[in-house]
Amino acid sequence: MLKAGITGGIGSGKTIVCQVFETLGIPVLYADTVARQLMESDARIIAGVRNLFGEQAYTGGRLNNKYIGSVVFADKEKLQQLNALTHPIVIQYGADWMARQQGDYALKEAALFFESGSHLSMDVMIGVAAPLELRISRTIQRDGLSRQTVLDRIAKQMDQEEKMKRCDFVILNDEKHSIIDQVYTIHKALLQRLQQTVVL
Ligand SMILES: CC(C)(COP(=O)(O)OP(=O)(O)OC[C@H]1O[C@@H](n2cnc3c(N)ncnc32)[C@H](O)[C@@H]1O)[C@@H](O)C(=O)NCCC(=O)NCCS
Ligand SMILES: Nc1ncnc2c1ncn2[C@@H]1O[C@H](COP(=O)(O)OP(=O)(O)OP(=O)(O)O)[C@@H](O)[C@H]1O
Repeated sequence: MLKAGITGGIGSGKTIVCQVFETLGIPVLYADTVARQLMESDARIIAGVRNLFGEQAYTGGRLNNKYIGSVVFADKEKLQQLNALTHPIVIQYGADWMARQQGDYALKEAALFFESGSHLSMDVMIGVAAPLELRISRTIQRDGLSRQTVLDRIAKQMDQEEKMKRCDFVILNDEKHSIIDQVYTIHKALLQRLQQTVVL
């Protein structure tokens, strides 16, 4: 089975692209969702988050993501500390999940693949790109954030162009090119790659 990573900056459309892969029967792990679940259930992470952000970090056992987001995206050091606490555990969870999957290939979706080095354990990387203004307007609309807040988050991620250069395949989600066609082309290429690997 091939392990495929799918990445792109905030608002690029990774999730919507992954939903198309899911319609083809491909299992997808969403790193944001895993991170959130572990931050509310893993005792080591909960203790670390409380230590970093104080009692305000949780409200009634639920992660106070608005508060933590407002701190880390304005404070590089705090973001690095949060990443150091969460990323190894999220990456381990992803590796265990991948090992349990069956079929031709499985996908792990994450904004921060190259930033965390976790691309090294993937066989193939897929990038999702979109024009900057579209990414900003989508994120403002989806999360109700201000333009400046979205720009602060973008500034904490690797540049889109750099990210896409490192990917084996790139999907352009500019609302002009068909996502379905692009996903299907990659799907067929991955199945072909798998067949070649089996023959070799
Ligand atoms: C900072 C937090 C609380 C903000 O929560 P919020 O609900 O507002 O955002 P959400 O989790 O849905 O993330 C939305 C997007 O923000 C960007 N983002 C999230 N975490 C990070 C990060 N550490 N660095 C850069 N960008 C990030 C990604 O593009 C992500 O898809 C949350 O993102 C978090 O706990 N992040 C740390 C864990 C992490 O790095 N997750 C990313 C995948 S491993
Ligand atoms: N082609 C599209 N047409 C219309 N809306 C879109 C399109 N692509 C994405 N969107 C919308 O833009 C928003 C951001 O997309 P999505 O959540 O898939 O991005 P993401 O890359 O997963 O972002 P994040 O890193 O923040 O998790 C969503 O509300 C989504 O529905």
